[in-house]
Amino acid sequence: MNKKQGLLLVNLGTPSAVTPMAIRCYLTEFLLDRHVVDLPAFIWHPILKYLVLPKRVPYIINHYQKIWIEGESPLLHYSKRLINQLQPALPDMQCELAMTYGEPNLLSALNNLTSCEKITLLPLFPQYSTTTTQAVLAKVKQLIADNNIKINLSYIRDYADHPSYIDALYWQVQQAFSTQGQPDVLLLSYHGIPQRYIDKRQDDYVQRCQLTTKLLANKCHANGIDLPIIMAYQSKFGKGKWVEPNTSDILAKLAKTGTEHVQVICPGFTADCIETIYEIDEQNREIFLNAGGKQFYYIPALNDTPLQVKLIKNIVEKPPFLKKF
Ligand SMILES: C=CC1=C(C)c2cc3[nH]c(cc4nc(cc5[nH]c(cc1n2)c(C)c5CCC(=O)O)C(CCC(=O)O)=C4C)c(C)c3C=C
Ligand SMILES: [Fe+2]
Ligand SMILES: [Fe+2]
Repeated sequence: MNKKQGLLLVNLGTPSAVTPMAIRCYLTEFLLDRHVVDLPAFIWHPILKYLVLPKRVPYIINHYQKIWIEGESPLLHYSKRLINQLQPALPDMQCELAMTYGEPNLLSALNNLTSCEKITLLPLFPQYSTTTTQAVLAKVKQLIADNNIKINLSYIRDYADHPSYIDALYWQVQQAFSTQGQPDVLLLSYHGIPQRYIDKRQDDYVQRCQLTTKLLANKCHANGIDLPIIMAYQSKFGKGKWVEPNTSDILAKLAKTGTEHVQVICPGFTADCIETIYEIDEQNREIFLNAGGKQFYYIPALNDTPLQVKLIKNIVEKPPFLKKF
C-alpha cells in the first residue's frame, strides 16, 4: 500500500569506500558545490585538482580507515540505522534517506516518494547554513526541474530552537554527566564556515548556533547544572578567515588556564562522523591533554538513539518554519 505522506531526511554525504578513488570522488563533488566553496571556477578548479586533492586524499584516508564501522562510513552507518528506527515510529509515513553528495542518491529518494500526496523534507542540519541546508534545497529544486518530478514538497528550514531538540541535547548531556561526572566546562563545538559567507550571503548560521547554545545553557542551568557552558567552531578548511572562536584554540586555552575536566558536545552533527570521531574525540582530545588538561570526554551525537527518533517524530509532527517548495 502506498503511504499518503512522505519524509525525506537528507544528510551531507560521505565516501562510499575507504579508497583514494572513492574519497577523491566524494571530495570533488562536495567541494565543487558553489554553496560550499564560492571562489571563481577558473581559480578554484585547478587549485582543487592540483593542490587540494593530492594533499587531502592521502591525509584523510588514514583517518577514515580508523573510524570505518562495519564496512561503511560512520555517517552513513548511523544515518541508515536512524531511518530504520524511524520508519516503525512513523508508520503512516514513507521515510527515505538521501545524501546531498553521493549515496544514497537524492534523485532515487525523490523518485521513491512520488506516490505520496505530501512530502516533508528535513535536512539533517539543526542550524541552517547556506553551505549545507541551502545546498540541499538548491539540489532538490534542480533535480525536480531537470527530471520533471511532480511532488508536493515542503521543507523544514532548521530546528535550532525546537524544544524537542533542546530536550534531546539536554538528556544527552545529563547522561554523560551521570556516567563521567560533571566537568569543569561544557564546550559546544559547531562546524565552522568561512566568515565571508556571513557577510556576503546574510547567512544566519552563527545566530542559529548561538540560539541553540543559549537555550541548552538555560535548560541546564534551570535544572541545577551550574558550570560554564561555552561554544566554538571546528573543522576549519583551507585559507581565509572562518567564524571564531576556534575549538582547538579554546581547548588549549582552557587547559593552560587550569581547566582539568572538559566535556565536548557537537550539537550540529546529527550523526557521528570524521569531524566528531576523529577531529574532536582524537585530535582535539590530544590538544587538550597535551596542553595540561586531565580529563576529556566527547558526548556522542544523537545518532540512532531513541532520543533522536523521538526528536524527529516531534519535529515532523509539529514542524517549525514549514515552507512550501
Ligand atoms: C569550505 C569547506 C567546508 C564548509 C563550508 C563546510 C561546512 C559544513 N560541513 C558540515 C558538516 C560536515 N562536514 C563534513 C566533512 C567535511 N567538511 C569539509 C569542508 C567544509 N565543510 C570537508 C573537506 C570535509 C571532508 C572531511 C575532511 O576532508 O576533513 C562532515 C563529515 C563527512 C564524513 O564523511 O564523515 C560533516 C557531517 C556542516 C554542518 C557545515 C556547515 C555548517
Ligand atoms: Fe564540513
Ligand atoms: Fe575536518
